[in-house]
Amino acid sequence: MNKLDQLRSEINKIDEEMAKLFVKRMNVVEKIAKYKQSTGMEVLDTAREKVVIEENSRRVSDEKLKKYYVEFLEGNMEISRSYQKAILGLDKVVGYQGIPGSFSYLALKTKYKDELLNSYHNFEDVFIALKNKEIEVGVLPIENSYTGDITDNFDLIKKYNAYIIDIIELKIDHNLLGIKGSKLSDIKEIYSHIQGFKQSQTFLKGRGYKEIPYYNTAISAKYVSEMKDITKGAIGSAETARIYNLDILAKNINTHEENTTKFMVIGNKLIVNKNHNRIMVAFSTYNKSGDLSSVLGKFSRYGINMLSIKSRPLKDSPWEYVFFVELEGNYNTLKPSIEEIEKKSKYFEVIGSYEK
Ligand SMILES: O=C(O)C(=O)C[C@]1(C(=O)O)C=C[C@@H](O)C=C1
Repeated sequence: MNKLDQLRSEINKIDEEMAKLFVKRMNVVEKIAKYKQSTGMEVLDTAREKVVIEENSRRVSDEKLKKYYVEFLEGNMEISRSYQKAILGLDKVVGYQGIPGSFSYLALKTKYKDELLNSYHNFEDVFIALKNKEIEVGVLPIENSYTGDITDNFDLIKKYNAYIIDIIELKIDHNLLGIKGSKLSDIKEIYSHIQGFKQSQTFLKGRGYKEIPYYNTAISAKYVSEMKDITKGAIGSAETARIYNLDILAKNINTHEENTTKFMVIGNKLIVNKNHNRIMVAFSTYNKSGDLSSVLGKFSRYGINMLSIKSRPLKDSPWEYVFFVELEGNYNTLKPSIEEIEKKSKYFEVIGSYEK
């Protein structure tokens, strides 16, 4: 046996012991994952990871090895987290449009805390990523209580045969943000999406700020943080301020307290769960007089509460429309009536089931 073979056989023995310890550790990790799930705790616990690193790296007295051991521990815990997420079904990739701090990001974070996130430039890219199985779910805005429907996303649900599997409502809080150390009186120009200005009109009026419309609120906050100029401000949420290390100079500047945006979570198939109490259907009629009212009449005849209706033009048939109707109830209970209504329609599809 040459020297290398000798050393390798030593490594083999060590690896053998480490494999046993690895399995032992992962078995405990599995129990932790289940405990965390039952108590509603998050997988990632940064405070605990800090303790693990501090206590264990003290055991390595050789200073030149210490930093490699810290890397080893970090890698170990990363593997442990991804194993926990796989056990708990949290190893999903979630797609959204925008950048960290955007409203879509803030909305998805209320539901998906540990998942991997993919960000996309525009709404359609999220649908394409879903179709290509690059992501398991996508989070997209559909309606703002102040500005109304985000119609593009309704067209895209149909174009890409996506399904609504959940709805997230996010209360939008606008604040005036500036770089660390700036004061309200320093601000001369403000960057924001045009909606940020519109929705904060009462606060902004008469203060003499130069309003500079920008791509969106998160990009505005990022830009202001990079410019490091005390005269520049942005409009954004408290979480966006935290992400871009900005100070809140004026809190809750939106004119309407109840400014809320509704987001849909989209997936590749319809999932019906017994807790669901809403369905979304899409249909078109034969474009004959009385056809629409006959379909709508059926909903009331079967005692189905219609919560909202939106219409969008059918792009390939001028002057024909597809209607999106949100209904109250569980799909399994409503199914027989829905099937009757389907017979009256030219096109009919259940495109969402979720819980309100
Ligand atoms: O102790 C926990 O809370 C764990 O989930 C285990 C563990 C680890 O592998 O040591 C993994 C993830 C946490 O971020 C912290 C530590």
